[in-house]
Formats: sequence, C-alpha cells, structure tokens
Amino acid sequence: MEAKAARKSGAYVTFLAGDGDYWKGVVGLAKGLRAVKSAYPLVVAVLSDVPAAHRRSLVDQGCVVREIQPVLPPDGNLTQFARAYYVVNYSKLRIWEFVEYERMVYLDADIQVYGNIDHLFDLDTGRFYAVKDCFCEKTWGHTPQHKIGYCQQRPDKVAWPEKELGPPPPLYFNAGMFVHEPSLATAKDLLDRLAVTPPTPFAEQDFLNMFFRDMYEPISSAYNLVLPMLWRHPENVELGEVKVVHYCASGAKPWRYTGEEPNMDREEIKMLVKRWWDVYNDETLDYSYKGAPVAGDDLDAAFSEAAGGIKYFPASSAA
Ligand SMILES: O=c1ccn([C@@H]2O[C@H](COP(=O)(O)OP(=O)(O)O)[C@@H](O)[C@H]2O)c(=O)[nH]1
Ligand SMILES: OC[C@H]1O[C@H](O[C@@H]2[C@@H](O)[C@H](O)[C@@H](O)[C@H](O)[C@@H]2O)[C@H](O)[C@@H](O)[C@H]1O
Ligand SMILES: [Mn+2]
Repeated sequence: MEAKAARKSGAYVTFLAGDGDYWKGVVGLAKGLRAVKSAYPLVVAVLSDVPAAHRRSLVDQGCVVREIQPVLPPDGNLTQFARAYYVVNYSKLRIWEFVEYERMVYLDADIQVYGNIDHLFDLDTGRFYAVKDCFCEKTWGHTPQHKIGYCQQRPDKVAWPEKELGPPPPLYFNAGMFVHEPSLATAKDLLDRLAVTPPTPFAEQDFLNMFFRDMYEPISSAYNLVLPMLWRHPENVELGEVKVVHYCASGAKPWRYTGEEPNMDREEIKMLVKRWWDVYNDETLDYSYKGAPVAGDDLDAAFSEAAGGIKYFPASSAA
C-alpha cells in the first residue's frame, strides 16, 4: 500500500540517554522506518550525556537530534524502581514541548517497526492512543494484580475480586509506544503534576497512565507487541499481523542479545532478533545509500545542531 504523503507537521520521536549502546536501537529504528517507507522524520530527544559520536551516527541516518533538559521525579526513595535506570525515563516527558509538530508517535529505542504505521497520525485528536501492557512478568511482583494472577490481557482467566479489592485497576498502557499531541500547556501540566507525585516502580509509565487515564484509548497490540505476550498470552498474539515489536523483556535487546535469559531461547525471539539485525545491517536502508544528502540537507550543519550547537530549551522548560 503506497504510503500517504506526510501531514505538514507529524514526526516519530524516540528518546536517548547515556553513553551506552541504546543508540544502536535508534539507528535500527531509523532504518526500520525507512524500510516501511514512512513519510515522517524521526526526532531523537537526547540528554546532554549522549556523546557526539553517537549523535553523529543518528544524524548520518537522517534523524533530527534535539537536546533536552532532564526531568527528575520529586525526591523520594529513588531506588524503588522496577529497574534502577528507570529514573532516567522521566525525561521522556520533554517530548510534549516539541510543538513544531502537531502530532507525534513516540517509540522506545528498543522498538522496531516492520509495517507502515503512518495512519496513526490521522487518528482523531483529543485521545491518548497506546497498547495495553501485561502484568504477568515478575517486574510486576509489587502489584496486587500480579499477586492474584490477574491480567488485563485476560480478565476472564482470574476474575478481579471486587468484594475484597474494590473495582479492578483501570486499563494500563505500555509507555514504549504512544500517539500524542505536543503542547506547551500539557507539558507544563505534566511537570507541575510530576512535582507533587511520588516516584513509583514503573516511573514515567505509571505517571503517564495516571495523567492520561481519562483520555486513554487502547489500540491493537499489533502496534506494540510487548514480548512477554508471546509466553504469557500467546492466544492474544497474531505474529503475522504485528507491525511493531517492543524488545522490552529482560535479555531481549537485540544489540546485546545472548539468548541466555529466561524465554530468550524461544524460536520466535530468535527470529525477531535476527529480523532486527537484518534491518540494522542492511546498507540499502542507510540514509546515505540514497546518494548525496538531499539538497539543502547539510549533514554537517545538522550535526553541529545535534552536537548541542542549538539547544532545544523552549521557555516553558524553566522547570
Ligand atoms: O540507558 C538507557 C535506558 C533507556 N533509554 C531510553 O529509555 C527507553 C525506555 O527504556 P527501556 O526500553 O530499556 O525500558 P523497557 O521498555 O525495557 O522497560 C529506551 O527504549 C530508550 O529509548 C536510553 O536511551 N538509555
Ligand atoms: O520506565 C518504565 C518502563 O516501563 C515499560 O517497560 C516495562 C513494562 O513494559 C512491563 O510491563 C514489562 O514487564 C517490562 O519488561 C518492561 O520493562 C516501558 O516499556 C518502558 O518504555 C518504560 O516506560
Ligand atoms: Mn522499551
């Protein structure tokens, strides 16, 4: 199906922090979006600790690199996150300040797109679109739903005990992929609300679920296959229809995959990791492969901006 021309102001956006190897995820994502002929650019929100060499690799792949200020939760016991580094993920909230775009589709750097999803930019405005998460991994061990074996993916399997625990938890989305509308007013509301919200185990994902609870609109898991679904709810997965794969399970990051962690020896996982590498290594998907950069698309100028030459700190980010 021919990709439709891009709306004047839509973009995919991802987030990159630190000097580790997540930049490879961003390069893979940039090439994957090219492989499915997406009509939209990929913006990368980077923290200041992302090295120049990594930023250069992203610019060389046609990414628009924007440096952002970090966002930290209010002082609290910062060690209580499901994974220690989750505290860095609060900085994802800066993407609401990218108001040069009227619509953005956020994708984690450990996500790959295998089918064109540009039509998400045309969804009705005023709703927050994302895919329901799964509560079955042990990272959810701290929650009542995990303790009783309840999961929103299969609410019929273990019924929620309303009498003992009151109403079931509201629908909860995975924050590795979502469709949003940048707005300085929303960005300010997010930061103001965060300032009075104690940190929780799933960091900004918990916070976004609280903030957008009344606007949340679940969309098909084809747009964000959270890998644990393969062994927790295989009946809910039609792999042939999956457009977006989220390599979020422990040991699933393709660029550091060893196959040793639990479930990582599954045939589907091996196939999806190979598929990620096939895109990453495909030179015909390199931005430069199309010959010289598009006229006026000066890589050096773009790089000097990406390297912090032009900092992206709109007035609202005084917080
Ligand atoms: O050291 C890090 C950790 C996280 N991230 C970014 O934060 C996102 C969320 O972290 P991760 O995907 O590891 O969380 P998971 O989805 O596995 O819970 C990543 O995809 C990256 O975009 C990053 O850039 N550097
Ligand atoms: O900072 C919190 C993170 O929480 C989410 O990851 C979790 C969640 O998906 C669990 O359900 C899985 O069990 C777990 O493996 C996975 O790490 C988002 O993917 C990520 O972008 C980020 O928001
Ligand atoms: Mn992720």
